[in-house]
Amino acid sequence: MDQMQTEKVNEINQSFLAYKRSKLKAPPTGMFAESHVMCLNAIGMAVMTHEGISSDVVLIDVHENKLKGEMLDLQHGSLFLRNAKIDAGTEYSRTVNSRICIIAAGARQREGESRLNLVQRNTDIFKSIIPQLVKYSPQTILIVVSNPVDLLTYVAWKISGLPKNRVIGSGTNLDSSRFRFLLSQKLGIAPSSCHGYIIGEHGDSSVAVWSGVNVAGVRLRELNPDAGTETDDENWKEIHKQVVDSAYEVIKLKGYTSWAIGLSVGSIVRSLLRNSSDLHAVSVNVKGIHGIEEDVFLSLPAILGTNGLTKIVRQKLEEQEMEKLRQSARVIDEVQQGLII
Ligand SMILES: NC(=O)c1ccc[n+]([C@@H]2O[C@H](COP(=O)([O-])OP(=O)(O)OC[C@H]3O[C@@H](n4cnc5c(N)ncnc54)[C@H](O)[C@@H]3O)[C@@H](O)[C@H]2O)c1
Ligand SMILES: C[C@H](O)C(=O)O
Repeated sequence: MDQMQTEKVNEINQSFLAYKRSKLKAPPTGMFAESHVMCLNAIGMAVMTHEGISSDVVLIDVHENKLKGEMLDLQHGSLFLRNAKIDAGTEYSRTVNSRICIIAAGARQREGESRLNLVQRNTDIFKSIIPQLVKYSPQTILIVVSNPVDLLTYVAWKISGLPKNRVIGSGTNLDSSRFRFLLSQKLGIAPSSCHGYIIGEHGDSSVAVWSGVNVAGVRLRELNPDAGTETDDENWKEIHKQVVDSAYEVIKLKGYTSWAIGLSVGSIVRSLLRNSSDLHAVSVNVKGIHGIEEDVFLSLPAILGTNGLTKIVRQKLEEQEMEKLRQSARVIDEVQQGLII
């Protein structure tokens, strides 16, 4: 590698965006200094659309001009972000004492490419990023967004040495939102009133928990016992297929996804900072749950608060839902075993 290439790699490895010293209505923690971190990109900008999500933000990336442009663009809107303080730079030292580090750095899928294809490339990027983040913010909570998110959450956990409750993947919080939107379209009821979860892998082997889909406690399966199955003449299972295909479709149309994931991560950050005990389907260590034997991260409904993951909710799953989950765990574990961390 020549000098220029080495400089470029070093430059890229500095690519981060940090939310710093958040003074959002979070309860005093005593443990955390108040800040967040994330990579600068479309996802980061979408997270910032949550009004008032943080009052003190630092953006870090390798591309100084782009970084400055994004910083100015955000600063010009700070009036609408409850006067958030927005800073930007290329050095990790700016992320010092971050309460939350959101990592969305790395390669993204090209059209038709699976998330799993990105794994070693993004693992290598994580090797340079995670130690820096933990060095400056040993008490931080890491939120992993980069894909494949379940595998990279495991990688972040391994590299960081942080406890399991402080390493969370954005997981199927997004898939569940897509699911509820699509249910709402079919039922003519607002997404917030259509309840249902996508669990497991954020990606091709995700599991739709049809047994739990309900509106106001009325389960879809009470109305249609076949809902979500192969024999269902109302074809509800098509909705799960659309969830799985969502990212491929958006990437084909606009090249990447950003708004829904940004909003989804924003909702996770808000729950952590507000210590709200809200439930999110996020990627957590699932060894020992639902008969999963592998040391892998997959999404299950989890309660989030100031210290990160508080509790995983064990849903009453049907045997075939659990089997699909265990199959996901095996697929993830197989790829994980081949990783050079
Ligand atoms: N989990 C999800 O639901 C979800 C949704 C959308 C995107 N993603 C993933 O997020 C990641 C980013 O996607 P994007 O569309 O925002 O991409 P992007 O290209 O817009 O942003 C990636 C950023 O990573 C930075 N980067 C690249 N190499 C780096 C390195 N070696 N060190 C530090 N930073 C580096 C770049 O400077 C860039 O700012 C991808 O892996 C993508 O698949 C995940
Ligand atoms: C690509 C990304 O994982 C998404 O589902 O939007």
